[in-house]
Amino acid sequence: MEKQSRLLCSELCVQSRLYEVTLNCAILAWKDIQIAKKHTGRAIYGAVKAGSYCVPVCEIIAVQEKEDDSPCKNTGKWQKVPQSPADSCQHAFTVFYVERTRQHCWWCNNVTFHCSEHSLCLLWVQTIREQLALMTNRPKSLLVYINPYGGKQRGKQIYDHKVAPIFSRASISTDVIVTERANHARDHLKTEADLKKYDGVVCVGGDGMFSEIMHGLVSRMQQEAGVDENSIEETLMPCGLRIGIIPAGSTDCVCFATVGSNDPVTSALHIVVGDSQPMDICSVHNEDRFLRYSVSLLGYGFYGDVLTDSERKRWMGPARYDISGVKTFLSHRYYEGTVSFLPAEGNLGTPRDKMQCRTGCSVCRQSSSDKLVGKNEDSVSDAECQDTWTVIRGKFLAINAASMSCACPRSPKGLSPSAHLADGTTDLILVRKCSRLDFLRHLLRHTNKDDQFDHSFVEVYRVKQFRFTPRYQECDSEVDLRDSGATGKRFLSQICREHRACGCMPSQSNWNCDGEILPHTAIQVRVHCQLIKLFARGIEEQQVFEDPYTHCAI
Ligand SMILES: Nc1ncnc2c1ncn2[C@@H]1O[C@H](COP(=O)(O)OP(=O)(O)OP(=O)(O)O)[C@@H](O)[C@H]1O
Ligand SMILES: CCCCCCCCCCCCC/C=C/[C@@H](O)[C@H](CO)NC(C)=O
Ligand SMILES: [Ca+2]
Repeated sequence: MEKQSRLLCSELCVQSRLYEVTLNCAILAWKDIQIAKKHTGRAIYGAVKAGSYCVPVCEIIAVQEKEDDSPCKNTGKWQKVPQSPADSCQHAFTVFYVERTRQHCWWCNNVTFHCSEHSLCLLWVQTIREQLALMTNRPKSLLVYINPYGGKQRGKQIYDHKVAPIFSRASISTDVIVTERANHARDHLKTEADLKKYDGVVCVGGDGMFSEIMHGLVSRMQQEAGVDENSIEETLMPCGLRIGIIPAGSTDCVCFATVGSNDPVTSALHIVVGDSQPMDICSVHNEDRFLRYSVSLLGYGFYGDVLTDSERKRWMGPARYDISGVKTFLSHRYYEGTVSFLPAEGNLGTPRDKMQCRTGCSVCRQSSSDKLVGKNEDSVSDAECQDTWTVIRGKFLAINAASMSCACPRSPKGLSPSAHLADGTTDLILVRKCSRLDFLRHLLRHTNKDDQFDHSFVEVYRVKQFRFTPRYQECDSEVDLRDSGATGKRFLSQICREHRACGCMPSQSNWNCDGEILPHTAIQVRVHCQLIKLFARGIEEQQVFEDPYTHCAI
């Protein structure tokens, strides 16, 4: 790495020890002068060499001059005779910075540097502030929506106690709206909010609340650009404003899969440092009608039934999903229909490779460059060429489309561990009718490290578009029940006879669309590559890079 030129270098005190403190435009580093003279020491966490510490400037949250609390200042009564350099350091400033703890969690640590001269103290504060001001990706003004009823109903408390102090420390101004009803945030964003005032929108809640914010912003963008959302053929307009998610819901899968943890402080810090993670969005249509957008899971059969049942148990909080999960598993219902899809082409990998989407993912980067040259926007008319579509008919326990891994605390690797956040595809997982025991084996693999696709009754495809038609709708199109009178009745009684014979209940499931129930079962889905951006950076790998100058992990 190129050596950066120093902006400042001074001898300052930290906790009564003298350090050589240096600042360049990338790194703030401080080295214990006595230890450095004595030995090199072995590397320990947080200190790259014993007594040497550093922080990338892009991870500094704020710097503040500290009120001097030493007894000798301004009293004029007694003066301690300086015995060590630290004793004469009466002026101080504190640097607040990001520190990584366990499991992708961040927290805000701080270090206070003491100097002998007030002017030196001011110079440090001013120079660090100047460097922070150069980071134009950082938000200055945010619009915050809090769902007070999501998850364990702690959204307001989480925001007030854990997030607001961090925003305030980072001098971010906020307008906060506590929602008063479902869809309050969506409607406000869609029609009223003065979005020019803000650098981003923050959602405090779960996946359902995030979905509201995303719908409000995406629909607002399309309205302003004159794009008809009802047409599946339209190329949608990407959103400029980034969305931050402070997890306060029941599953919080969008947050977990884009940050790596469901920790409100971590999310707040990703917002403060101005991270940006592009993300795909699926549009879901029924005929020529737009239904919804989805970013995480579109699930028919098992996950549709779990959601339908769990909505009646909202009062239970997050536990409702476990109760409904067991109940749905025991009911062991399967559904018939036809799935057709347009497979993804090119270097987009497969759902069974081990190329997990991580910070700076090369697959997503490639999709971003392809998007810029208009390469990955397959026009719907190309896609209409039926030869390229794969058609599968069958009886399914579950049909899941995972546009991201869908990792969450219940399923740490997610429903599709190798799905990408921003590659313009979704992983279509078909679980065919099988025994209860086999289905249980498959479900349990969502919670452990084994390959959940390694079963004869599971197929998985990486796709750009797909459609689903439930069996009865297929029959409807063969025999129009509305105007065929006696023929229609004959057809219905035939279905009933068939199902009496096999003993199963002919039925349809619902689609679970990011935790919301869709009103239609026949749907057409198209992935729109990188339509929105989050204040996130994807899941970080363990840090492996080291700055050869400071030996600082960067
Ligand atoms: N003030 C409100 N009163 C009632 N419902 C609300 C309010 N604000 C938002 N909602 C709705 O509450 C629903 C659930 O919220 P949220 O997603 O925050 O929590 P959750 O469902 O417990 O978590 P998850 O979606 O992660 O499983 C959302 O669909 C949202 O539209
Ligand atoms: C009988 C054993 C059942 C074990 C099932 C474990 C699998 C849990 C996987 C959780 C699904 C994560 C997908 C996320 C979906 C969200 O969009 C949605 C809204 O928050 N959550 C749910 C549960 O539908
Ligand atoms: Ca994707």
